[in-house]
Amino acid sequence: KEKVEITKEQQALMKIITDAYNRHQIPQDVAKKLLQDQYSAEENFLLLTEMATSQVQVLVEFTKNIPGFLSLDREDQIALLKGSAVEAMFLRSAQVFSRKMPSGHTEVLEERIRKSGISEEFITPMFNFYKSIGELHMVQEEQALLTTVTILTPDRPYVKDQQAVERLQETMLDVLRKLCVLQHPQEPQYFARLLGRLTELRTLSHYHTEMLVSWRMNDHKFTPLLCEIWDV
Ligand SMILES: O=C(Nc1ccccc1F)[C@H](C1CCCCC1)n1c(-c2ccc(Cl)cc2)nc2cc(F)c(F)cc21
Repeated sequence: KEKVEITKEQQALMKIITDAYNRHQIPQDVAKKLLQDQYSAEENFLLLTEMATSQVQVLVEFTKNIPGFLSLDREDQIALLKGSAVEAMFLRSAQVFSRKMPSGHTEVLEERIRKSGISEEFITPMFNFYKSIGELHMVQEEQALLTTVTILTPDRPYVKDQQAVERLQETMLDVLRKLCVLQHPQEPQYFARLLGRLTELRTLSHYHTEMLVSWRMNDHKFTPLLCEIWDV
């Protein structure tokens, strides 16, 4: 049985990324807002565009803390941000949904989101993903590293130097793999399950444009930043 050990450098890398991930939390807690009041489809859509816009800004700040990211070609940095923003937003939403809450709160939150204005057809795949993330009971280091691995996906559109991105992603995957073995010793397949969620995440993210334009209301307005990042 090989002894899995996280090196000093990997420990330092994990700390930088986890601290940055926690620092760049979403300004106001959207779950709290949704639990406080019931909003109309229009108000929910506005809340979503505000949250998604601030999430992109938070993502840009977060990536500045990924060792090596700023050394990548500038246009590749943009391509990685543009290519991962939607997935990072759904991953963050899943982590918000999976947070431990007082009993009954998750059910209320789910109900509010079901009734928020999202078209019926997207609700099941979205909550299936949220619940599959919840079942993993990720520690915050795993959440931070999983988001980092998602950002450092080499085959995003328009990435020129894929090898450079691949090298960075492999560095993060190695730390994440060791962390999974150490955190979930009873589940040798845990790391594989975790990466499997990224496939589910990519599939869900394919629907994001449809989910937005089919929001049950007329005249969907988007911020300029969202027009850039979300294909709307
Ligand atoms: O704000 C949101 N997500 C979000 C964005 C950036 C950072 C953090 C976030 F949680 C929206 C709200 C917006 C207001 C109406 C209800 C859904 N949201 C989604 C979501 C995201 C995108 C589409 Cl197309 C459909 C639903 N899934 C959620 C699960 C939750 F547990 C949660 F608390 C909020 C969630």
